[in-house]
Amino acid sequence: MLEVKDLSISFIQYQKGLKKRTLKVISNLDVTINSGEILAIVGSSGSGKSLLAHAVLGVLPKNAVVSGEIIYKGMPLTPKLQKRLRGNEISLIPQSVNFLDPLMKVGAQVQASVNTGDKKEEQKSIFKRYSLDEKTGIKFPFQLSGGMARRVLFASAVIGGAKLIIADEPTPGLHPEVVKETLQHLRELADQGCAVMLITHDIGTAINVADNIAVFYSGTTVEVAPASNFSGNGEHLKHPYTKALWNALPQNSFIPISGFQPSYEERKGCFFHQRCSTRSQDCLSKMPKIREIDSGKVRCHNAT
Ligand SMILES: Nc1ncnc2c1ncn2[C@@H]1O[C@H](COP(=O)(O)OP(=O)(O)OP(=O)(O)O)[C@@H](O)[C@H]1O
Ligand code: NI
Repeated sequence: MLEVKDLSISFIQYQKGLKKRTLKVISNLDVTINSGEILAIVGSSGSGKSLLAHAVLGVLPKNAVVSGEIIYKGMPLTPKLQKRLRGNEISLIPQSVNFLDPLMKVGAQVQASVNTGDKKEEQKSIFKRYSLDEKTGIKFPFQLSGGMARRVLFASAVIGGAKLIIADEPTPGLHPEVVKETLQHLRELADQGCAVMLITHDIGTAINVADNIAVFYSGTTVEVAPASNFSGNGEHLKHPYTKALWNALPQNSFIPISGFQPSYEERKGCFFHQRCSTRSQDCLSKMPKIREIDSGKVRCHNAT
């Protein structure tokens, strides 16, 4: 359904005296999502997760320069196609319920996303699917509980016939019950044939619901692996950063990884080399290519 190949994104910034500088924030990023599949994207703050989502949706700021390929159902996802598909076939489930219009009743908001058929009937049926009773439609967003508001966001995102769903941190600060329900709804959508991109900080969440997990570091993909590889002592994981993330979880060794993601100036060779305990000479100067090993892909010179 979606294939992102060798994606790079830079921002052109103007400094004092008309001097320009180019900041490369995403480098050689690769991800693939099939229909029926949830791909979780995990990585620390600033690793490029949201920018990937914005690139797919076609909502990057004007000063962004993009290279590489984004392919949707075998076709290049051009700005024209993005505009046509955004909000119907390609849909965003936003992080915040602030995306709802505070001054409009939620039933009317959801109806506004209906493309075919009777808007009111379609809205009623989707509300039923998400266990929202009829009276919810005539409420304003501020009158809804957190869980109800999230269900309205789902209803709104899928009512236009979404095939590719991007959920950017859909469970921030939510009650555990609501988190569970939100993830179940994503799973249902995938089981019905959608391709789902789930962006999250929370690797524990990702493992429970996703089929595959892509790990981002400093604007690039370091590993893509089936969720089942995240188990035991992490012996099936290939990249030292992925292993470190796994070991940092409270249920594992709970050992945090020291250091920070490199600044733009420090990014060279393998972007992880500064923090890597298994680095070799190549890692200091050459960015590793992403390679297939066993059931996944890894960007590391020394992974076996
Ligand atoms: N308009 C912009 N101009 C310059 N740099 C930007 C711009 N937008 C994002 N960036 C940079 O790109 C990098 C990736 O940002 P992005 O929002 O994708 O991170 P993220 O992984 O989603 O982080 P978080 O988990 O905090 O949401 C960051 O370093 C950010 O500062
Ligand atoms: Ni983000």
